[in-house]
Amino acid sequence: RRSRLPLPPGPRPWPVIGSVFDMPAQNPWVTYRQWYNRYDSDIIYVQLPLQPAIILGTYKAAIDLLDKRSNIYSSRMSSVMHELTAWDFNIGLMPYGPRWRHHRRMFHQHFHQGVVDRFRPVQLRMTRDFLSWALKNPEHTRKLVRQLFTAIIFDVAYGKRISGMNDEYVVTAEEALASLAAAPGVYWIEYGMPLLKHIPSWVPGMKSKKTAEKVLPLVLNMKDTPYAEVKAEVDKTTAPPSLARTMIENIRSRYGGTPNEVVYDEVAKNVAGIAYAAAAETTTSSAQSFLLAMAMFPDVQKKAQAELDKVVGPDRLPDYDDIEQVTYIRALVLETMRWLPAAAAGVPHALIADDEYKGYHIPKGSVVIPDAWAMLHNPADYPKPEQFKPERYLDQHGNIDSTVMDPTIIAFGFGRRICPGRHFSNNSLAIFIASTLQVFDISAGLDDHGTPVELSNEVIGGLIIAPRVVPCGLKPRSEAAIRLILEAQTAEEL
Ligand code: HEM
Repeated sequence: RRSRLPLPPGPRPWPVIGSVFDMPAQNPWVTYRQWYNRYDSDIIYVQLPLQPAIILGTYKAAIDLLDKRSNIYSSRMSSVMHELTAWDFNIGLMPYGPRWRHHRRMFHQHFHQGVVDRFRPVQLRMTRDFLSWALKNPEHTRKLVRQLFTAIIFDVAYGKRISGMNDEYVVTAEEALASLAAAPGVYWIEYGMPLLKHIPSWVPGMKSKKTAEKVLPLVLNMKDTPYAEVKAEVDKTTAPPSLARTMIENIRSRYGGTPNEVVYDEVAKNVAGIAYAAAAETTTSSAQSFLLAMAMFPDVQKKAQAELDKVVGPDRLPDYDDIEQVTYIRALVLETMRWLPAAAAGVPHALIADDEYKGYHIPKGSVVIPDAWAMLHNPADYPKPEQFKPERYLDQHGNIDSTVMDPTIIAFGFGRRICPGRHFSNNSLAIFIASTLQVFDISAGLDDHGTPVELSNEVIGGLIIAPRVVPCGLKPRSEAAIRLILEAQTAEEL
């Protein structure tokens, strides 16, 4: 049944292919902004080959639809590529329904606000190890940040210490992840190819299918191998504490010997696997953006260090008890999440029933994209949005100002699909930022040819972005800082 209401405005589609070539593959928020202006609308309609895309340019539109009508806006587009590569084990890609709900519930059980602090000792220990790695090899800062958040999540998920970025697990997982990290433009084409599954890979033009055949064993290996190892260790009672161990023990005690044991075991395996896939790249991106902001806005850096000097003092490293007391640093964490948001292009939801909004018809099956960049750079909420200014979140007494929009309510997505790892991520980022600022002065640093690194807020990536340039000028603030770093180190550099 066709609606009598008009569709939202948007670029005029071509026959058959629609506007697929108008959908930007890189920095899509730049094109989206032109569309909001051209069509004078914060909701845009783009016709793609098999389904329309709806772009939401304001927080209000995102909340009105993705949150208040979350009963119909909480699905995901199914992609044949996800099925062919086994990536459909990923909660973040599952369509709305009982399978997603089971996974989401188990994930939530282990990462909700009330329990997530039990991961803090690992987060603190590893962050302190990072300080010693960066002290020795600041020129590798970009890689070391990635290594830190990879090591944290591997330890949390499987109780395993990785031996560096060349670790066998990490290499497999990174390769598997790389296959997911396609720019959004690639998705638009693949979503329109449900027949892909039935076409043999030797047919010319079946590049995606060939890729899928290469990726499949990597994805299976990534999620099956470490989980199977933890299971074997649980059998021998040698498993160190981890998310996987806790889930395996819970399932055995509740469902052992029943048919449910197999079902929940699969869910647990997927939950542990997805913790890695969802956590490493996102938090790394934000931590790298923080380093960039510090090098580009040295006055902010000095103010944050002055606060740490006052609250923590020179004789120790910050710990989690300090975070409540360092309000400027907490504002700085918020600004990091806003200034270069890791999921800048917005994670698309899918609509499962026809809807109406602002007098427009929103067709069932639409993919609905919250334009996080536009919302987090809206000058009405964040004046001079390109500036990195933690002060914008503080009132005249230096407390967090509750009238300023908290950027994390946008950066972590919306409604029933909101990021369930956000509390864990906030903990990781806060202690990383406080610890790094306590002991290092951060500046651009020198490149391989000895010339100063040129800083810019350009980004790379697709669904998850990261700064193109990560500064590497991490210089210890004092002899005392060096001593603190070396005393706190628990492991040699990976
Ligand atoms: C800077 C850090 C992070 C950012 C910016 C971020 C952002 C997001 C966003 C935007 C979504 C999609 C929400 C939506 O559909 O509206 C999401 C989903 C998800 N995130 Fe995060 N995330 C971060 C860190 C993490 C971490 C550390 C974990 C795990 C420990 C995690 C686990 C997940 C999972 C499992 C989903 C899928 C949820 C679902 O579809 O039901 N994320 N995240």
